[in-house]
Formats: sequence, structure tokens, C-alpha cells
Amino acid sequence: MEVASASAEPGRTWNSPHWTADDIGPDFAPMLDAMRVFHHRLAGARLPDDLTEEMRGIFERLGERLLEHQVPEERQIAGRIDIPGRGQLLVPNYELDAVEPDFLAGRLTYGRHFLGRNGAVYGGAIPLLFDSVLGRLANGPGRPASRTAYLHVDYRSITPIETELRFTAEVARQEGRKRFIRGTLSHGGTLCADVDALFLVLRPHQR
Ligand SMILES: CCCCCCCC/C=C\CCCCCCCC(=O)SCCNC(=O)CCNC(=O)[C@H](O)C(C)(C)COP(=O)(O)OP(=O)(O)OC[C@H]1O[C@@H](n2cnc3c(N)ncnc32)[C@H](O)[C@@H]1OP(=O)(O)O
Repeated sequence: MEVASASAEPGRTWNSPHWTADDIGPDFAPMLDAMRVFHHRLAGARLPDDLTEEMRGIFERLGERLLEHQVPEERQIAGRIDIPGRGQLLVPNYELDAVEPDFLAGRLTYGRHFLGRNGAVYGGAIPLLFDSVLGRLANGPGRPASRTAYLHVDYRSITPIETELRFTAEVARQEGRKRFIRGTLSHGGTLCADVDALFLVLRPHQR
């Protein structure tokens, strides 16, 4: 697949999406969705040996086929495409309900893939979400590229899997290169976690 709108022109932020849905063909996003469903079902499954063996063979063959399609980072699709999840599988998919210059709000459901124990989301999956959502706000339109300097996350109550959650992110203040951003994750009226983060605008030599 050749990607027509590839762009490495100077001035683009480091995490700009480089590709559009038209660049990747009709099956790429649904293929990733199928993989996400697969992750959740695999995490929740107890498999018979014959199925495990069959799956190992399928994965080995597919992995082999992917080898010949490896590309340099700037040409990869994962994380660089303007589709839900940005085309990568690390961060749980979320939907945005409000997008303002200094505020974002949205919803997500952590599936079984993200289970820690006893119905609770794995703790580390929460800063992962916050880094993505707050990073998106910190690097929003018209803002020069910034990187996470810290994410201070407080876990206020259990975050349930397979339950719709709501999140918010807002720019608290900007001081020179420092963007202080706050966020929350909640379930109904219950606050699950909140975060205070610092993003630092990169200097010209930084990447
Ligand atoms: C479906 C549609 C899709 C559309 C898509 C649209 C766009 C979407 C966009 C996005 C989505 C996803 C976005 C994800 C985003 C993820 C971002 C990351 O995770 S980045 C990886 C993790 N972070 C690092 O690896 C940084 C590593 N650290 C560094 O590189 C440096 O430390 C850096 C750049 C952060 C700072 O280094 P210095 O040398 O530039 O800055 P110094 O001079 O040390 O500090 C400047 C000031 O900041 C304070 N400072 C620095 N670090 C601090 C800290 N940890 N805590 C407190 N203060 C700190 C210092 O004390 C100093 O303050 P004084 O000016 O003196 O007042």
C-alpha cells in the first residue's frame, strides 16, 4: 500500500496524524476492531489445547507475513491515523463528546483485556488513558508539540471493567513552556481517578 498523503514537512507536530481513512483501505479499521474484540475474548477465555495450538499456528503464519511489510516509523499507520484509537491497540478506544480548545470530555469502556483483578481495571491502564487524552489536549490544534513531564494519578475508587466511564480533561494553566492539565475518570457519580499533569512544550532541538 502506498500512502498518498504522506507528509514529513517541517512544522508538523510530532504526533500529527499523517494519514486519513482514505489512505489505509476499507478493511484496516475494521481489522483493528476485530483484533480488539479478540483481545477481550482471549483475556476472558480458558482454551482447550487443540484451539491453543491452532491459534499459535495462525499467529506464527500471520506474523511471518507481516515481516515483509515492515516500514520506518514515519510511514507506519499505527498511532498516526485519524480514526478512533488512532490505529493502535495500546490505548483503549474512547469517544469524544466535547472538544474545546481547553477542554475535552468523552466516554470509554475498558474491556476484559484491561482487567487487573476482581472486576477492576489494571491500574496502569488508567494513566495510559490520561496520557492519551491529556496529551491530545496539550497537543491540540495551534499548540506546538509537547511531551509529558509528569502524570500524577490518584486512584479514588475501583474502576470497573465492562462499564461505561466518563472522562474529562482541561487545561488548568499555562506558564511559559509548561502546560498544566487536569483530568478525571468517573463512573456514574463516582470519581474513579483524577490526574494532574505537566506537559512541556518541546524546544527546537527536542523531539
Ligand atoms: C481520532 C482522531 C485522532 C486525531 C489525533 C489528533 C492529535 C492527537 C494528539 C495526541 C494524541 C496522543 C497524545 C499522546 C501524548 C503522549 C505524550 C507522551 O507520552 S511523551 C512521552 C513521555 N514523556 C517523555 O518521554 C518526556 C521525557 N522528558 C523529556 O524529554 C524532558 O525531560 C522534557 C522535554 C519533558 C523537559 O526537558 P527540558 O530540558 O526541555 O526542560 P527543563 O529545562 O528540564 O524543564 C523546564 C521546566 O519544567 C520543569 N520540569 C521539567 N520536568 C519536570 C517534572 N517532571 N516535574 C516538575 N517540573 C518539571 C523544570 O523544573 C523547569 O522549570 P523552570 O523553568 O525552572 O521553572
